[in-house]
Amino acid sequence: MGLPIIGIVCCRWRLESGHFYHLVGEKYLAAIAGTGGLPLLIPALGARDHAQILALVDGLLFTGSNSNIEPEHYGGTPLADDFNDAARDATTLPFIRAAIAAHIPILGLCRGAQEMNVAFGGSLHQQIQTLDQMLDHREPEGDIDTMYGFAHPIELVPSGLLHRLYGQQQAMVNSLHQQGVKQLGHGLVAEAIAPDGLIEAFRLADAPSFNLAVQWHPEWQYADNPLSMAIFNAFAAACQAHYQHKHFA
Ligand SMILES: N[C@@H](CCC(=O)NCCCC(=O)O)C(=O)O
Repeated sequence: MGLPIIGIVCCRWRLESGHFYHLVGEKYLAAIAGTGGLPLLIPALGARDHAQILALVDGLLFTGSNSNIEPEHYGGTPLADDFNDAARDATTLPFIRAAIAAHIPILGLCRGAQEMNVAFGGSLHQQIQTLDQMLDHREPEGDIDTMYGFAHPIELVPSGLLHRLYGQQQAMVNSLHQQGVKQLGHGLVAEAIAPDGLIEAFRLADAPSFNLAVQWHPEWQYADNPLSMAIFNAFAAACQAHYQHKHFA
């Protein structure tokens, strides 16, 4: 039997050579391949081929990225020297809405979670660390193991999807972001909350297919983390079910 195909939209970055590349971090590919999916990289070429791509895939993963969503998409303030990726925004934001409409399972991680919020009309805090009473959610200084190590606890919303998948009320997560949910988009419900009240996970409650957005990075050393495995196994099961229905129903 074949594997469910999981589309992953690339970032479009200009590298030192001056050329632009479309790229995805390997840890995302490892988490998808390691939990039964077949990763398919999707270039950030905008929304023109979405229908054809949606016919090919059994799920979509929206990854993290050091770039920020352009604030024009959610009524934010343009920041001097902001690191944006307009090509990725133009690809992911309509893609998220189209995937939900097509009953394709989706999982959004960090920037990908922010994209899911913005795609449904939500807004973002742009520099959380500048806000009173809020934690600094940026990654700590240090080596990569330090950067992606546990940073703060989250409370899982009782009887929410994450709580049902994980079975516990609290978890520790890593934190590598300066932006985050300000206002949840239409139909989105919180799934996990940080100690400062920041919404750290959410989903589209009435969607017919699996969808989940998490602000942290479960793909990092996913196999060693029970919450990460619960997330990726649930996503994989939903994508597998989509694959079975498409090919054998
Ligand atoms: N730029 C946004 C989102 C942060 C994010 O996705 N970080 C990922 C770091 C690289 C990786 O692990 O893929 C923000 O700052 O909020």
